[in-house]
Amino acid sequence: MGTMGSSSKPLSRFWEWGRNIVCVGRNYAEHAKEMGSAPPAEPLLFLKPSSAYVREGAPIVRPYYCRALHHEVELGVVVGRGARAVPRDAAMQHVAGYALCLDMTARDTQDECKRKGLPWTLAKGFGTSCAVSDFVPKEQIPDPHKLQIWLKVNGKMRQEGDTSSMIFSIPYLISYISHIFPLEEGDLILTGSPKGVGAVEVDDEIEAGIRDVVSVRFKVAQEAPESKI
Ligand SMILES: O=C(O)/C=C/C(=O)CC(=O)C(=O)O
Ligand SMILES: [Mg+2]
Repeated sequence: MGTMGSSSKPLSRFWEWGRNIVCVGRNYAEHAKEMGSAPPAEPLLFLKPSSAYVREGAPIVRPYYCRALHHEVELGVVVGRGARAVPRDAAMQHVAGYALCLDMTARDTQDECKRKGLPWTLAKGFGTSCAVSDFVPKEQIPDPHKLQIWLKVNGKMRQEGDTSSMIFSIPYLISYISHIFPLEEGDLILTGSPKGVGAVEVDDEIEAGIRDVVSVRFKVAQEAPESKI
């Protein structure tokens, strides 16, 4: 079994660590456009709680307050070594590997948050909002800016994007984030969604992947009404 970064923790334990999830928004111009937003001049950041992780085998659960649950397929970057105010040219030394991630979004809630000028926590941070694939060690991906990421719903292609289209590159993002707060071993950075986001319904099957590298499948379920506040 492999290990991540300089630690001797086995990889299979990685997702159990429950580390920070840092998300980048509007990092693909065409997705910003489809949302009616301008491409950002600096990275737009938000966080998900570590309890948002969901792995294959468990469903993605639509929260009781959501009527429009959207998929966003994204390349995840796994931090292998703590990073504090790192320069761009040293940033990639802090990467352990990658994952295919879904930034599941309660879009109707996000629209309301945007209208009211509120944070996006309810829209982006609910339990199971961060679906992840197996960890892919960096040695398997010579250039993370030359990857095709894709997503199908019930067998129909919905998103196809190329990581070369990111506005802010991975070293830029690591450097930028690490100047705001320290990144820690095991943290995950979601690098933003390409265009084509859309709704999923209960019992839909989402399949997504990094072409020729890794893929995942998730079913969509509904949160039980008794969980309502
Ligand atoms: O611009 C908007 O209204 C919404 C953007 C997002 O949801 C940001 C992302 O999560 C993304 O670009 O991946
Ligand atoms: Mg996103």
